[in-house]
Amino acid sequence: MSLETETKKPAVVFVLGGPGSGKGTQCANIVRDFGFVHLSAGDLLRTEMNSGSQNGDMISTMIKNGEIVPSIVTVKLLKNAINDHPKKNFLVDGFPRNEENNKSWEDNMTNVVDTKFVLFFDCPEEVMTERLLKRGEHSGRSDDNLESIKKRFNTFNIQTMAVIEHYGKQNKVEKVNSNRDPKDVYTDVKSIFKKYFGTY
Ligand SMILES: Nc1ncnc2c1ncn2[C@@H]1O[C@H](COP(=O)(O)OP(=O)(O)OP(=O)(O)O)[C@@H](O)[C@H]1O
Ligand SMILES: O=c1ccn([C@@H]2O[C@H](COP(=O)(O)O)[C@@H](O)[C@H]2O)c(=O)[nH]1
Ligand SMILES: [Mg+2]
Repeated sequence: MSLETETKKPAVVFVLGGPGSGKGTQCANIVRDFGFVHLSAGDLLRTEMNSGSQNGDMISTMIKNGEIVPSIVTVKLLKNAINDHPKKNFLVDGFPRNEENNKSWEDNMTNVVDTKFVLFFDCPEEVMTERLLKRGEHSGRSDDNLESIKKRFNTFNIQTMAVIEHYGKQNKVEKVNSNRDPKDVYTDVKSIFKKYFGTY
């Protein structure tokens, strides 16, 4: 038997939910208590967009229209970010957004990380709309306006829900009602993370 120690792959939890469902808010709590690294695919794309990259104009237009950026861009950004943090576990927030994203993740990342489950924040559209319009008063985001918000909901309902259903069929979705006080949402999230990853 080899004396070499087997290297454990980093764990990944996908964090999905409609626009404004509270993904980023809850990820901050998980980072604090469970030591995960938070990778928001949207934040990575916005940083890439502002970096002078040749994809900047495409990303900017797609974000404003609530469209999904091709995985060749997003998976590369996620993979680089993961490689920057050896031996850490990751919250991949807002990805995979569609089946093309998910296929690319499986093709490129299965040997690199252990994708555990999808944390799915469920919230009514009226509530998410109100939150996003309020956030839009100070966020500076080009997509926190009613026209973009409607497009983002449409993309979420048609493309992203299909990914959540795909993982649901494998019993890999943990659904949390996020139409509550953030503290109450986190009580449920915390018990899910304790179940999978132990105490902190
Ligand atoms: N449970 C909650 N109750 C009320 N407001 C909330 C709750 N969770 C988050 N918010 C607020 O709603 C807005 C959207 O939250 P957040 O940015 O966490 O959502 P998100 O799912 O990451 O959104 P996006 O999909 O646009 O990235 C923020 O202004 C946040 O402070
Ligand atoms: O994997 C992804 C993630 C995001 N996008 C684009 O960015 C915006 C904003 O994403 P947030 O998660 O709300 O920050 C999203 O509407 C998409 O246009 C993407 O293409 N792929
Ligand atoms: Mg977010």
